[in-house]
Amino acid sequence: MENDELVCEAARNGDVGKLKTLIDSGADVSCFDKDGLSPLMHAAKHGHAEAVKSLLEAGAPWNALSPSNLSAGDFAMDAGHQDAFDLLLNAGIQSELVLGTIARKGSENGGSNVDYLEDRVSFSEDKLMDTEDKAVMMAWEKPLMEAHAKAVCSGGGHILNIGFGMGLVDTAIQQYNPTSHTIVEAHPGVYKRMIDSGWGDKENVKIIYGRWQDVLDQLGSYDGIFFDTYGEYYEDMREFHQHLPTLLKPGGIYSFFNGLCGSNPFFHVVYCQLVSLELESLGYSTQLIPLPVKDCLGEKIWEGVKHRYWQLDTYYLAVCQAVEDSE
Ligand SMILES: C[S@@+](CC[C@H](N)C(=O)[O-])C[C@H]1O[C@@H](n2cnc3c(N)ncnc32)[C@H](O)[C@@H]1O
Repeated sequence: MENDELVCEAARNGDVGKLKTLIDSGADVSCFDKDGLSPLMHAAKHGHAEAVKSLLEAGAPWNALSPSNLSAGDFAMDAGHQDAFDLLLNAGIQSELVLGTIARKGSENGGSNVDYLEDRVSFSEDKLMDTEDKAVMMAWEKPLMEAHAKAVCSGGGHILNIGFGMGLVDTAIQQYNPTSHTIVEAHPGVYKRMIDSGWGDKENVKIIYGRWQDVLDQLGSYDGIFFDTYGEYYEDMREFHQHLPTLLKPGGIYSFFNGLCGSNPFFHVVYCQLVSLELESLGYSTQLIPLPVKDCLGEKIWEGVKHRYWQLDTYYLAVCQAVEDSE
């Protein structure tokens, strides 16, 4: 039997002794068997937590994907193997925290979505698309946007929204009649549409045209903040979070579009935990409220859309507030 098959077999059987011998003799823990499964996936699928631990320690990648796009964590989660799941979750969080540190050091260039901001966008009734047929925003998210608006407007006062898109969250925010409603939008085509449709004439609305990164000095402090941009990375949102202590008033509520890794259930769990931990380090507690979205998402919705950015049945609405306010 090939060495790769032997490692997979030992992992499948939870034979930690054999696994260690193979690892010590130089076996490749990042291999895949003929079905495209890694040793870590085999160990996770069968709930062999000790084997999962040994493989992770030997450098097996926690985020490798099977041909059906499942990771070891997905296998553990689906089979209800809590110990293996916890080990993989911890490995995912630790590794993303480290990668984040590296990305932070290297992110001094022009901006993540310069190309998107320079290209045309097209509007239809049910979506806003970029030139690559990727959806910037889709109407199926309307109930989610309404829930976000309800959360960030719960204390009334001054509200900030970053990213207008189809104006769904802003329309919902207007229903709460906030004292002031500031909208930051960076795309010229989206901005033009906002102006053409009268958003600039609303009494309590202030539109700031530009990337949030470039207009921070025009912002004040707010009772509710929602963040939902497009074409940016997790790292950009992390950078936005660094400004929360100045932007969010004491007692205020912050929320963001939680589409983090929305096409893989386990990666989504990793990122929900990661963002909660990072917000906690800034002094904010995060509540993740489950909202079922399966019924909003028929096959037809994605016709003509290149990337299905959301494939999960439950959306976790993040509601964040300063730790002292939540106690
Ligand atoms: C997903 S859409 C927002 C959808 C919106 N929440 C709604 O309810 O319709 C993202 C929007 O953010 C804008 N955007 C992207 N990057 C931005 C940035 N750095 N600063 C401000 N707006 C940005 C995009 O042009 C787009 O209009």
